[in-house]
Amino acid sequence: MADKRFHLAWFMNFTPDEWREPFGQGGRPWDGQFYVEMAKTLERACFDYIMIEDKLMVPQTYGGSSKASLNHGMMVPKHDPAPLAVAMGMATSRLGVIATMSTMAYPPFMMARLSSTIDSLTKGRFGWNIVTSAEDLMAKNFGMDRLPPRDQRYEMADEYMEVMDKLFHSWEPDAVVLDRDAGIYADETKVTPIDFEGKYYKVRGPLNTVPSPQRKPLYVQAGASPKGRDFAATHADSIISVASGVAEMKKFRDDIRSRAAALGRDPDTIKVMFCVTPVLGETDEEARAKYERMLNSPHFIVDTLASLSAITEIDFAQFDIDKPLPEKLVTNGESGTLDKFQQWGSGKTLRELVVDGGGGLVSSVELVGTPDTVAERMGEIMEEVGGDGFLITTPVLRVSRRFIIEVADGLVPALQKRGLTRTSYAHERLRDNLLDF
Ligand SMILES: Cc1cc2nc3c(=O)[nH]c(=O)nc-3n(C[C@H](O)[C@H](O)[C@H](O)COP(=O)(O)O)c2cc1C
Repeated sequence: MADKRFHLAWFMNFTPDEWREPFGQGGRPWDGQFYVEMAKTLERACFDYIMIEDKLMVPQTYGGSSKASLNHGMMVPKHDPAPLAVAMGMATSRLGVIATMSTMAYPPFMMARLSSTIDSLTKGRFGWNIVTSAEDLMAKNFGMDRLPPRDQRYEMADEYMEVMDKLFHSWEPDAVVLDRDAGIYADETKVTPIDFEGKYYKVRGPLNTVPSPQRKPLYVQAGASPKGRDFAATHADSIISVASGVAEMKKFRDDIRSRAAALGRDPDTIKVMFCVTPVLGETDEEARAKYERMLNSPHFIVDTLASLSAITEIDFAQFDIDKPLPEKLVTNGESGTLDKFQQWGSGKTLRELVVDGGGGLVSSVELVGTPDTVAERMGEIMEEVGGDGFLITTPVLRVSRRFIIEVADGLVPALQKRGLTRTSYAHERLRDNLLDF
């Protein structure tokens, strides 16, 4: 029988858990234990990876102040993903852990060293979500007045990746000798400087960490612009995306695969994962009622628009909620999300655009129903798209223990029953599991 399996990942961040709802967790997950428990649950459900989104600023765009973000706990507070990835990785043995880190924030030497260290600590299960940042507010925290334009950020990131690659190979695989009798730890002839001098970076090397189990972390990326897609097709092992419906999902994946093939890469070595925000219930009607309740909650519109304002640096509080947007908006920030949201030409009011998104800014397709209904639909979608998997999340990424359990103990068993997702891990390392099917 043909292998119908696809991959599962989770998209979250180190922000307050779901603190406002009746089944909330309290809103203080800062000792990491709640998220460590989440990682263990996802490993039980055989997820490929958990991905920690990140930003490096306190948003101040919506309404021209940080009020909405801070009052609602929206995009802030946001704690550092790297230590959380370590904590989650060391409490599990198969689940991949991905941290988002910006090429605009870390010097490449630090990124290579940190990634290599975490990959060793997690025995080959670390991944890096490569972002080039999207906000001038972020840039101001790093000695810049504003971010360079997108295309330049990608040009810098391409060079950055070249440095990283050279650093990861600055130790030959057999450089660590560990010969007690001869008193040799590492062979100095197998650890060599890289002497890199490019347009943006100058790094002597070599790296001062031993080669990690995967040698380099799993590369995750979310390029949406043409430059971004080329970057992703060149470097990524896994691409994360939000599309508008099944046809767009297929189009995006086909586009990435043809770009990869044109670059001489085997497209099957890139796993494209689509964000979805399933709403699950005991019956289809109950799930639908839950979904409607969410869409009509007073927080939903503000949370969605405040998030969108943060990542595009366009103040959505300035627009009339019951009128269409006055013009097609552009951003030097997350343009893919903006374009999907604004559905330019549709004539829809801002309120309709928010509700239309259904699952927020991170929903590729509506999934509402019982675990069996949703699992069946996920199978149909993947068949149409051609692969490679889903990235589960919630509209504003906040999670409750209850929702995690609904997925791990309701949806995933329904997927497994249909032969759609794995029931055990075949390998110890993240990249091997991702390439398994
Ligand atoms: C699912 C998903 C997750 C993302 N996570 C982050 C993130 O954690 N931090 C960040 O700065 N940007 C994040 N982005 C933005 C992307 O890195 C990228 O800037 C965006 O998709 C726009 O692509 P473009 O720059 O090629 O236009 C994410 C995008 C998507 C679709």
